[in-house]
Amino acid sequence: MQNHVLDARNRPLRDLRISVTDKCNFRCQYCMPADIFGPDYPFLPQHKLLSFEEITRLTKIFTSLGVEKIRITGGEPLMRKDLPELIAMIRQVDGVRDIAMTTNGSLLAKHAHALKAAGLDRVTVSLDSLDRERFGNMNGRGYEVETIIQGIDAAAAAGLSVKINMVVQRGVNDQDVLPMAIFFREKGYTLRFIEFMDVGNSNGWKLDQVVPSQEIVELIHAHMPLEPIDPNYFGEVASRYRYVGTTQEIGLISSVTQAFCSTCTRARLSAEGKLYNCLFASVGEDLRAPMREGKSDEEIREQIVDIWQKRDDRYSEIRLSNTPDLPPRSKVEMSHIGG
Ligand SMILES: Nc1nc2c(ncn2[C@@H]2O[C@H](COP(=O)(O)OP(=O)(O)OP(=O)(O)O)[C@@H](O)[C@H]2O)c(=O)[nH]1
Ligand SMILES: C[S@@+](CC[C@H](N)C(=O)[O-])C[C@H]1O[C@@H](n2cnc3c(N)ncnc32)[C@H](O)[C@@H]1O
Ligand code: SF4
Ligand code: SF4
Repeated sequence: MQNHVLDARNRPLRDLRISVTDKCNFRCQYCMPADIFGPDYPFLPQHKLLSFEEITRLTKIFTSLGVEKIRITGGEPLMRKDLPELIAMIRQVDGVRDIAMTTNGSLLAKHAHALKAAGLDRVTVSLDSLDRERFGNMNGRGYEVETIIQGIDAAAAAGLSVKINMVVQRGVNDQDVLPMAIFFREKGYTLRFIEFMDVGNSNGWKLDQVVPSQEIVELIHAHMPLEPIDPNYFGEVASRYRYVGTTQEIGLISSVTQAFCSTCTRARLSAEGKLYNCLFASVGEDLRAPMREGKSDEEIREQIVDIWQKRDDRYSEIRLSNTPDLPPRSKVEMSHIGG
């Protein structure tokens, strides 16, 4: 039964972003700062994580409401054991048109082939610098750039479609914008620049650390001329530009300076089964307990419809109009719901 559902701002439910673990082998300062996510941090125990069967069951319910696109995320999704098994189970669900995964790339070389064989369509690999020292500092664990590039190349060789995400922070890695653009243009992968966001409660965000997308476009355009191109689909997060005279493109994710809440079709499921209506939500609604208490698919479906129909979130738009005087509020951590 296919029944499209609209939220309180008339936005359809199209994408489901599923976090499969809250753990990560990196400690990116903007996401999981090491001083907060230390050895004693209370990560979720295994029994609190949704099982693959529970995730697949929810995916079926979500597709019956119009979801077509699934993104697997984390924490670091490749830290979840046997992930290809989950991909294969989701691939079997009617209505799933696209399965993508966002990863830091460190374990990708090892798993790329199995992920593709299981039915994964695409990966987005996060990489913030090509400079060995800066990247090692940014990931907080000294991981090497070369390891990530090997992961990216292994994914492409396995037949996965590949994009690269770079979070740009003024005074941290803004000097890497142009080298990254040149490198990935030559390699033939789409690179997307993400404005540093005030996600979670612990990343010390300040507006003056955000490099506006417009500045990035102007910088790259001065060296390699760019022209804007149309979105691929309704509600695409990235604005696209093409290098003039080529088919090679970049994307700009301007979540701070040009909020895109009005077309936000994304629901987010945390690793322990809470449904969040927004990346910046304070609370999520538990779907794990109803499943474990024996509620039927129809009852859970009704619960999801009710949550989505009441959805009025548009945090980035509100931030845009109020910054820097936003009242403090508690937000879910990015590593919990996966970006
Ligand atoms: N504020 C905000 N940021 C988002 C949202 N969705 C994605 N982002 C940011 O954009 C980054 C890139 O998101 P991806 O998951 O790679 O983008 P996507 O739109 O799923 O990518 P494609 O399917 O390839 O178009 C995320 O890591 C977030 O930082 C959103 O709904 N709100
Ligand atoms: C939370 S991570 C989860 C998946 C995986 N561990 C990875 O890094 O790709 C998803 C994405 O969120 C981005 N991200 C994390 N914190 C962010 C922030 N404060 N502002 C903007 N993007 C952020 C990361 O760069 C990454 O591309
Ligand atoms: S951005 Fe991804 S890789 Fe970095 S700490 Fe967060 S979850 Fe880990
Ligand atoms: S801030 Fe919230 S509502 Fe706005 S685009 Fe991001 S997730 Fe969607």
